[in-house]
Amino acid sequence: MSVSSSTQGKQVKFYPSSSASSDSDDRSDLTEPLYIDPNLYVDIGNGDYCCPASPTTVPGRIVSSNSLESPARTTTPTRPARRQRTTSVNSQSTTANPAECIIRANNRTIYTAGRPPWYNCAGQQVEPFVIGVCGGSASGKTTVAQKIIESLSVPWVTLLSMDCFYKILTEKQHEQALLNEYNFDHPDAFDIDLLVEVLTKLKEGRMVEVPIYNFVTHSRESKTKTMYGANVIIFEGILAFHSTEVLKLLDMKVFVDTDADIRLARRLKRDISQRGRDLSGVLKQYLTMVKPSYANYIAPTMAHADIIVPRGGENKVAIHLIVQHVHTQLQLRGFKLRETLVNSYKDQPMPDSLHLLPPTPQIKGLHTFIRCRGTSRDEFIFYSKRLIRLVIEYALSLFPFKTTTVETPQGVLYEGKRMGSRKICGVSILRAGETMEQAICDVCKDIRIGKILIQTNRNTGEPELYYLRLPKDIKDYKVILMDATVATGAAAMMALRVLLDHDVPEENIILASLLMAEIGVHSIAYAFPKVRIVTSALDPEVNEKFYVIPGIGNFGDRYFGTEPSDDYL
Ligand SMILES: Nc1ncnc2c1ncn2[C@@H]1O[C@H](COP(=O)(O)OP(=O)(O)O)[C@@H](O)[C@H]1O
Ligand SMILES: O=c1ccn([C@@H]2O[C@H](COP(=O)(O)O)[C@@H](O)[C@H]2O)c(=O)[nH]1
Repeated sequence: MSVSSSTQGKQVKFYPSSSASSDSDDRSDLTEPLYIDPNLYVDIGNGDYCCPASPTTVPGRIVSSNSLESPARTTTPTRPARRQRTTSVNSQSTTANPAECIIRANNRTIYTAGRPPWYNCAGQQVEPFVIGVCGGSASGKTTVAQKIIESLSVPWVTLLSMDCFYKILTEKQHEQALLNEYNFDHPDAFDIDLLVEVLTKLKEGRMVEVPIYNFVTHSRESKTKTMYGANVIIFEGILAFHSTEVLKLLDMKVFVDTDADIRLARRLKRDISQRGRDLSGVLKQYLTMVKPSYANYIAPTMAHADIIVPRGGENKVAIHLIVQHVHTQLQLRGFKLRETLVNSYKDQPMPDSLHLLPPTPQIKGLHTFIRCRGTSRDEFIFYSKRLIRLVIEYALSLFPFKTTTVETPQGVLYEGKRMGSRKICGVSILRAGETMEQAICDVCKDIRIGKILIQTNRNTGEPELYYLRLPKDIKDYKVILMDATVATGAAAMMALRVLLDHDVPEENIILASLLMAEIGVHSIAYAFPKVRIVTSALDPEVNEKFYVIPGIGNFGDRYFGTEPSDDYL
């Protein structure tokens, strides 16, 4: 067995990401109020709710919650990235099989795991690691792929099968197929151009529509399946290594080498029980086409393999080696985001993109109210609202204004200013950012509001995207992204990445927050230097429980009157 890495840290071109397209609100009016069943993390389907996932995208872990708690985002430089939240999270967190992560109800699909970061600390999209799994029919390719997924414990893995790319048959070819006389094991049976297109897009983190193949009817279903970029993509198929173009897209090549008699036995069983065939038909196809094609086209491609896995899925040593290698590669690609953010940018000067409200006695006075632990909830809301209003007004003042002249009731001309663009959109990071929506609606007529729900994964410590709803044409808007507090900046970074993935120019975004930790400002400014950051106070630290220090406490709990938990945000 040989292991070699064909992976380098590659920087890819930036495209609208997978997470983007399908989540947009495709109506032209304002986004409607959001109602999420608090027992569910995310609800996808019927065009209303959406999350970057697909039936073949396999979140490795399941985390249950019955709360829409705002994501915990603070962390400390001295503490490892693994974080917990103070929300009413069901403490059960188990490795789930793919099916357990997906609940289907009526025509809705509910995903119980969110999307972890798909970019690095510099905010740049990170290429997924692509594993190609090749081998004869029924050699155990799918089984090996599934074992890799189970052992990887990586939150987001996409499994793509070459079978999806069988060409659409002509009538004549279809008749041949029914007589077991069409050669499905020849390279010409596959639409390689479409395969390359799909795999390339997935590698760029973009959303794709993948054909669904029906082995019983030898045809494509009318529906397609939506797949999204992932941290790891596994591509499996009998001719996975045949095309040089496909080979170039694979970071690791695994060949499953199983005895021909075992393959035939498995194939007989499977094709008769699952693919609507009979014994003589399977044997005829095997002897005339499957077997010769294996010898001519599949076996020779074993030479491309980095790892040859004898016996398939039962070969635990080989699967362990593959998994170890993938983990190393993911670490190199920077998927452990929060961990890195925590230890970056210490003792650096504040960036120019930071716009701190002048610390006037009025601002200090408002902070004194909301920071005081003894402030009652109604007073907390009252003074927070005043402060939010000031922050929002300040943020708006940073957008371009143009000179305009009006006539006063006295008939005298007055030279004033008018905002350069009427296209302004507020996007709140749920839950705490929602408290800022009213202020922006009060001061901006016709404003549109988008929402992004991000929560922290208790196992990985990483933020995960669960829900987003944005105006379809958000790219044409100036956007004020709102969150009440920013600590490490990991959640705000994810929200910013989502906006950029929706083609909103960086310079058109302002991140507005009541309170920010210095470390969060650095993280965001480094990754997105053109995003302007507006806050009414800057605090120097985050403590071991990930609160900003001196801080404000859990803003969401204090504002919404929910019970604070005993430990972390
Ligand atoms: N190690 C194994 N032992 C017994 N049966 C297996 C093993 N690996 C796979 N199979 C069975 O063989 C059939 C083909 O396996 P699969 O992984 O789908 O192969 P492929 O993807 O290469 O066609 C399936 O029915 C599967 O359950
Ligand atoms: O319509 C079809 C399409 C494919 N086949 C056979 O399937 C295998 C590939 O699937 P595996 O899951 O990799 O075994 C290939 O050998 C084709 O012969 C088919 O019979 N009919």
